[in-house]
Amino acid sequence: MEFLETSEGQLYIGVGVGLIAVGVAAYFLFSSTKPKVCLDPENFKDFKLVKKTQLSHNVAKFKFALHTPTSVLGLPIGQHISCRGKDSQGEEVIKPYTPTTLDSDVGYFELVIKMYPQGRMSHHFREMREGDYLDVKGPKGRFKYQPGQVRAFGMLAGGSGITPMFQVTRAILENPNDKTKVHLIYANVTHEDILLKPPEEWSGGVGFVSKEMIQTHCPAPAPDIQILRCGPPPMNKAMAAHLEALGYAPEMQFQF
Ligand SMILES: Cc1cc2nc3c(=O)[nH]c(=O)nc-3n(C[C@H](O)[C@H](O)[C@H](O)COP(=O)(O)OP(=O)(O)OC[C@H]3O[C@@H](n4cnc5c(N)ncnc54)[C@H](O)[C@@H]3O)c2cc1C
Repeated sequence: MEFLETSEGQLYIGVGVGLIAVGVAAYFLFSSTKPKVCLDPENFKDFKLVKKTQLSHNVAKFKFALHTPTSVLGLPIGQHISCRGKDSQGEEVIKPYTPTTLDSDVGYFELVIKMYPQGRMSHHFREMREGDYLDVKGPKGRFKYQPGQVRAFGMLAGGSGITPMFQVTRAILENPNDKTKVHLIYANVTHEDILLKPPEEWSGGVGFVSKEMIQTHCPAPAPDIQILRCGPPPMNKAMAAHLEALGYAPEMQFQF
């Protein structure tokens, strides 16, 4: 008590109260400017479908609103989410999907989904209407990305396997300090199957992705490159065999 009554003691208290006030103000300022992350790795969260755009007979873009207009999804680059729905028999189904948006897209995220006639989760997406909610959990995945971690990426994508490549490429191109080179080989059954394609005529190659195509279009084996692959299982298997035969060490490869 004696301490409080001295002028020195009052000064200390004044400084202490001032520091607490600055701390509280900084906390509120920081917490109000830091975007709220929506994903939870342990629990499914539901997100409202605000727009469904049909891109072709079996592909649609789904735009989901985040919990507030200033929230971000909170998905590291190249990782994916688990989506939960019901198949045509009413059974629960959970499948992985990679948003084509990044955390620089505030307030929403988008999925580009190819819907297969007999696909279980495809059924759920086909039936979804604007205003419906989708259960989502994440982030999931082993891929880690830091700008400049490699000199160049070679990307081997098939069908809907383009979505993680699209996300990584977008992150690189939108960062002016990121000089990573990207080489993409994207395989589809028909021209109509190409997801996220620019609206122009096809002038690319035809046939299965061969060793020669990889040699021509991808960076040669080196410790500072990485070849990413994502496609249907038979394509992934064929690409793994090609890469091994061309001398790409396991640490130069990643499969989403
Ligand atoms: C990391 C990751 C990210 C993914 N991101 C996306 C995405 O952004 N958009 C998207 O549309 N899909 C994506 N997929 C694929 C997705 O998870 C499902 O496999 C796909 O939607 C089919 O699920 P389904 O339950 O409808 O079909 P299923 O009931 O599993 O299968 C139905 C039929 O389709 C065939 N089939 C299943 N998957 C494929 C395929 N990939 N290619 C060719 N044939 C197939 C099966 O052989 C079967 O005949 C991703 C997969 C992974 C592993």
